Parts: sequence; structure tokens; C-alpha cells
Amino acid sequence: MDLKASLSSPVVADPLPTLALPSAVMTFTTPTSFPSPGLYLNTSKKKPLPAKLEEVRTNGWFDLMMASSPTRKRQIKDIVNDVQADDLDLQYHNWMVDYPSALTSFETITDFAGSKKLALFLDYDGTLSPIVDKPENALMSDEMRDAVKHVASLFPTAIISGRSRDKVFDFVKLNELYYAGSHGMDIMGTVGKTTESNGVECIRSTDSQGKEVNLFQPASEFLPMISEVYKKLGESIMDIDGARMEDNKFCVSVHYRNVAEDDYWKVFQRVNAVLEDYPYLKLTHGRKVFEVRPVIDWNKGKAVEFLLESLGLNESEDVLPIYVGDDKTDEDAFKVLKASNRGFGILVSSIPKESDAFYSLRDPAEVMEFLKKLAAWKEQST
Ligand SMILES: O=P(O)(O)OC[C@H]1O[C@H](O[C@H]2O[C@H](CO)[C@@H](O)[C@H](O)[C@H]2O)[C@H](O)[C@@H](O)[C@@H]1O
Repeated sequence: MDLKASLSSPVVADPLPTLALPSAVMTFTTPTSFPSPGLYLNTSKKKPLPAKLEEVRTNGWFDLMMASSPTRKRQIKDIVNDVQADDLDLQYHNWMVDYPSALTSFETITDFAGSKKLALFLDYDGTLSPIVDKPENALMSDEMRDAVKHVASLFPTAIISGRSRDKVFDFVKLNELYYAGSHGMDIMGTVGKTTESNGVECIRSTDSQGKEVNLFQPASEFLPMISEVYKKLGESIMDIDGARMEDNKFCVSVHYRNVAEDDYWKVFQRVNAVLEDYPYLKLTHGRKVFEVRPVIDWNKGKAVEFLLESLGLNESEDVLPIYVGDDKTDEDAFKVLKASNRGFGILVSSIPKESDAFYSLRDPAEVMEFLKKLAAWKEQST
């Protein structure tokens, strides 16, 4: 959707393939069925990870690790130099020509939305809560919670997070939302017309309030493998000061935010070594975190499509989905919206980044302001 240019470019066809579990969700073709635990533990098949450290270096993983989500200390060290600070400011402002602020472009957005029904998708860490050193301290402010609650009373709203669904619910504590945890591999949605997706059946369940819900868990076969690798990874990084693990149910995070820079590489090597034995798991990289997850063709973008479909919003031209997120994994959702030519992404970033989002917001404080403005606009216009 060329929202910035004309607000009306032609709709492009959905390029996403149809999937079917278990074999078709695999992003590589060799295995035709899911291996037994015995097989996948001792496999020597080529893993979908950079094989040699040299290759890894040239592929840019090392640079990524150094650059991702600079620590506050480093940011301060950087900005003590006024000239550098001015330079960064200028770079950011230049970048905003391509990714305008969703706040300053608010009228353009609402003009475009017109009478369309908005559907909101929100990432959690770095979007609704600021990035902090300890994952368990990434609390959402009460003011943010009120803002999310308010928009959710006006538009269908979902949180899509890399965290486990339970954990993200514990942070957000709002029953009026839909939740997708583990990068969309664990969705709790409405009991609507969607009973399956890509060959995976939804499971009928009840939520904490006893309401009937649909659970969609396309990676459930991977649970034993994930808990095994969680244990092995934990053992392998145990001696690295500051490195820590997080169990996100269908994926595992290895955090290195509190590791000395000189040891970053060691963390990567250890993770890589453990994953040598797991060709059915892949490694992605977030903000000072490695994310280990099943090699199924499922991500936050697919989760957005699934939720739109299950909410009965997928076919309608009158729906405008907006996705707000800060991380690499949110790019999958930005891409889906861009390709389907219907909605758009908003990247939360205080530094210039290449993205498939259309707009930007600097930080969670600006996200909150944007949500409040959306709610006020909706209430005024009805
Ligand atoms: O998809 P998200 O909701 O953004 O989850 C991605 C990861 O977020 C969390 O880690 C990030 O936030 C932490 C708390 O601010 C921070 O300490 C860490 O450095 C960041 O990477 C979460 O803890 C991870 O498990 C998620 O994979």
C-alpha cells in the first residue's frame, strides 16, 4: 500500500503459500515427517545455522550482536559528545523522511482510515514497556495499561509477543485483548469461523474467566525438543557472567544484555554449538537476545493473518490493520501488511533502521500517546 504517496495504490495478491503440518511447515525440504526424539537428538544433518564461525562473522552476526539495542551506558557515552549527538539527531531526522512519525502524520492516518474498522496489533517488549536489563522487570505502566484497555474497547486489539502467552498476559493483565505468545506460535483467539489454519487444528479451550476460546499452537510437536534444548543451553552458558535463559514455551531466549562485550562472541559460539545437534531449530536475533525456535514457517506475520481471519476481518476491504513493534521479528508482520496492501506497520525506534514499516514512533511513551490519540479520534468520530 503506498499510503505515503497516494493513499490508494492497487491491492496486491497475498503471496503467502498454503501450509500443512507437519511436513509443509518446515522451511527446509529434506525431512518429510517430524523425526522421533531419538533421531533428532543424534542427527548430523546440516543445520539451518551459519556453520563456520568465519561465515558467521562475514554474515554480519557479530556486528549485529554489537549493535543491537545499545545499552544505556553506551548511549550516554556516545551522546556526551555534543557534535556526535547533533549528528545522531540529524541522522534520525533524515531517516524520518522515509519513516514519518505516526504522531505528526496522525491526520493522514485517520483521513486514510476514514470509516474503516481498525484492528490493532501490538508487540510487547520495547513497544508497550521500555527495554530494561532484567526481562522480569519489563513492567507496563498503569497509564499504558489504561491506554491499551481504552483502544481495545474501541477496536479489536491483539498483543503479539516473543514471550510465552502466559507471561505476556501476566504483564498486560487485560481480558479484553487477544494474545499471541512465542512469536505467534501460541494464539488464544475467539471461537469464530476459524477451526484450522495451514493444516493445524485449533483446540477448543477456556480462558481464565471460563470463556470458550480457540487455541492455535502450530509448533506443539516441538515442546519436548524445546525443553531439552533449554536445559542444554542453560548448562552451556552457565559460566558466562550475565548470560541468562528465558523459557518462552515454544521458543527459548538467550539474553546477553548483561554480558561484558568481550564475551558476546562466546555466548554466540556456545549457542551455536548446542544447536549443531538440532536441525529442526533455528536461531534469530533480537535486542541483545538470541531466540531459538522451531523451523516452521510461522511467525508474527502469519499470526496477524490468522487473527484477522479468526476475527472475520480478513476478507473485508473496510478493515485497516495497524501493527506496532520495535524488533526484527515484527518485520514479518510489517511485511505481511505491506504485501497485502491493506494496513501498515509502525516501527518503534529511537535510532534509524531499515524497515518494512510505514511510520515510526520513538519509544513506548510515543506509542502510548498514539494509542490515546486513536481512542480520542474514534470517540469523536462516532
Ligand atoms: O516480541 P517481543 O515481545 O518484543 O519479545 C522479544 C524478546 O523480548 C524480551 O527481551 C527484550 O526485552 C527485555 C526486557 O526489556 C530485555 O532485557 C532484553 O534485552 C530484550 O531482548 C524477552 O525477555 C525475550 O524473551 C523476547 O524474546
